[in-house]
Amino acid sequence: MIPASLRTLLDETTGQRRAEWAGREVWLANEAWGELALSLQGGQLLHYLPSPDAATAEGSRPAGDGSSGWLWVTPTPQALPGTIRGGIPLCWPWFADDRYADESEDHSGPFHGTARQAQWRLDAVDEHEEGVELHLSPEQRLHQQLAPRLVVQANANRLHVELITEHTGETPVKMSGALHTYLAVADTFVCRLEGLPGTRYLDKLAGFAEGEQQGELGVRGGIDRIYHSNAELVLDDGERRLRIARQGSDSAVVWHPGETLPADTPGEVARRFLCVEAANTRLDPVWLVPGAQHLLGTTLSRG
Ligand SMILES: O=P(O)(O)OC[C@H]1O[C@H](O)[C@H](O)[C@@H](O)[C@@H]1O
Repeated sequence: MIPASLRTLLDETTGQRRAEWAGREVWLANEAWGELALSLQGGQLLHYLPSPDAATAEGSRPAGDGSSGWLWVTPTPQALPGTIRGGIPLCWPWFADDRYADESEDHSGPFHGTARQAQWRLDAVDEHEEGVELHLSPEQRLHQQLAPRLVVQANANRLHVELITEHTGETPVKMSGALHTYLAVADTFVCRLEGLPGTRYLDKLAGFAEGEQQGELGVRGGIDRIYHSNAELVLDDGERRLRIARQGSDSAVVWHPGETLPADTPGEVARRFLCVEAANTRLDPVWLVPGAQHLLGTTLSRG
């Protein structure tokens, strides 16, 4: 589910182009295989709609409705230099307030790291008949020793995102991070996330108390948990099943704010997303040594 203004920009796009949305430069594609939108602030994917899904939605939805896309974006994003809630924000080089890789003297860096506020540049667009592959990197150096880059592959069947971190310095660095995916759903509180029975988790809403998942997870209210798992998950919202695979991630974060909404999230659209994040958290931080690299990835496909 994407804002009407972004939907209009995509409808006006044939092939690929750059445009401005919500004060940010965005890269748009409207191709035979489907649609993609990405904000250069944060290197943040905003939209993915594979063409078979668009065809299925035709007739059953009002023209121009972007609700069959797989990602959700708020219609009221913060003004710059604030960040956009929705799509796939990059949390890097730390997740939440686990500021291991924060180089500032007082470890006061922003929640979820510096990457999502930074300006990214599109280094390459590799286009072929079946889909597209994008390569991005930050315009400025974000860390003295760590250098991230992003690879996005999209086609009619799947969306694949890789955040690759290279250690270019001299001393080992501990880091965390997340691909903070906002998945579009019909109604958050009827969602079922399959693949977690028996998995241990930390519950942030209960002071990081440990728990064990009994049966499949049904989301019925606010949730903020880190599941210690690398398993493939399937999100079923009653209308669509999405398969969520992760690479280089032993933490699956499941988040929705429930009734206490962030200022940039209007009530009317708040029950249209669930975050299922490919993450490295306090449960599986990454120690990178000089010369090494880490790949954090996620692949979304039909369940
Ligand atoms: O509002 P944000 O800074 O984007 O963070 C949104 C959420 O991200 C993660 O899922 C955390 O586990 C949550 O505790 C946090 O509230």
